[in-house]
Amino acid sequence: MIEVEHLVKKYGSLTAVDNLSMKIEPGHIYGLLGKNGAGKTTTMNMVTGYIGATSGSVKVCGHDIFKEAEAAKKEIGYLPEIPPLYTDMSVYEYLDFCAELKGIGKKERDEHIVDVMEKAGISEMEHRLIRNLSKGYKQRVGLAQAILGNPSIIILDEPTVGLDPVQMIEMRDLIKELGKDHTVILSSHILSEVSAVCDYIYIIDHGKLVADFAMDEEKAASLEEIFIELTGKEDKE
Ligand SMILES: Nc1ncnc2c1ncn2[C@@H]1O[C@H](COP(=O)(O)OP(=O)(O)OP(=O)(O)O)[C@@H](O)[C@H]1O
Repeated sequence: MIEVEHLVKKYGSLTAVDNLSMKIEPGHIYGLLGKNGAGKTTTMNMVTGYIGATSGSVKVCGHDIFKEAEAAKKEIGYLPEIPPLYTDMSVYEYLDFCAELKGIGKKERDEHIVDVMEKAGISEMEHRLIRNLSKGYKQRVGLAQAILGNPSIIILDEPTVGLDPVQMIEMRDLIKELGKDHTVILSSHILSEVSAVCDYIYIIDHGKLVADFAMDEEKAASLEEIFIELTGKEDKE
């Protein structure tokens, strides 16, 4: 579904992503786990075609993200760490605008937006201005935008950052629900989040892949030890 091979991103003398290879198969919720600055956002930005790579390749459903961007991007819904929201629009106006950008025809748009709002749990916020929403609801609007067009893969960068504990649990439940119909990749530096939601883990440190494994009860119970052993103690949360 997604094949990342020998991906490298250099910023001057800093190698933010260092020869990273990953395979994403359909039907799972993947966690990209790493400390702050490990290279998660840079990886996701390359996988979604937001930024170019220094070298290496990303194929999404057989399409090269850099060479066949349009076909590859159709398969992906992306919620960046800071959702690209137009806060002077109402929820509906914003989703209508995004749907148009994604090439969803006028006729089918309304029904699709209603469906997406329901999935994201924001139906009752339809006419509210985005700027007046809580952080948790803003994040849900970002999520709704990501699932417009019904992409097969949903990529979420630190989806619970800045949410309060209740909003965090709601967002996790929402992600689990989405995982039933989509392949999901989420990045996080929060171990409890990853073990609660993900069934496959990639751990990156200093831009390098240091572990990948399927999540089970045993791994969930020892995730903290595994993480510290692989990445060192500082910055752990
Ligand atoms: N545009 C840029 N120019 C220069 N350096 C950058 C740029 N973007 C990221 N970096 C650096 O690349 C490294 C990886 O950053 P990245 O944002 O991918 O990490 P992250 O794992 O997503 O961390 P966080 O959880 O803090 O967002 C960091 O050292 C960061 O400072």
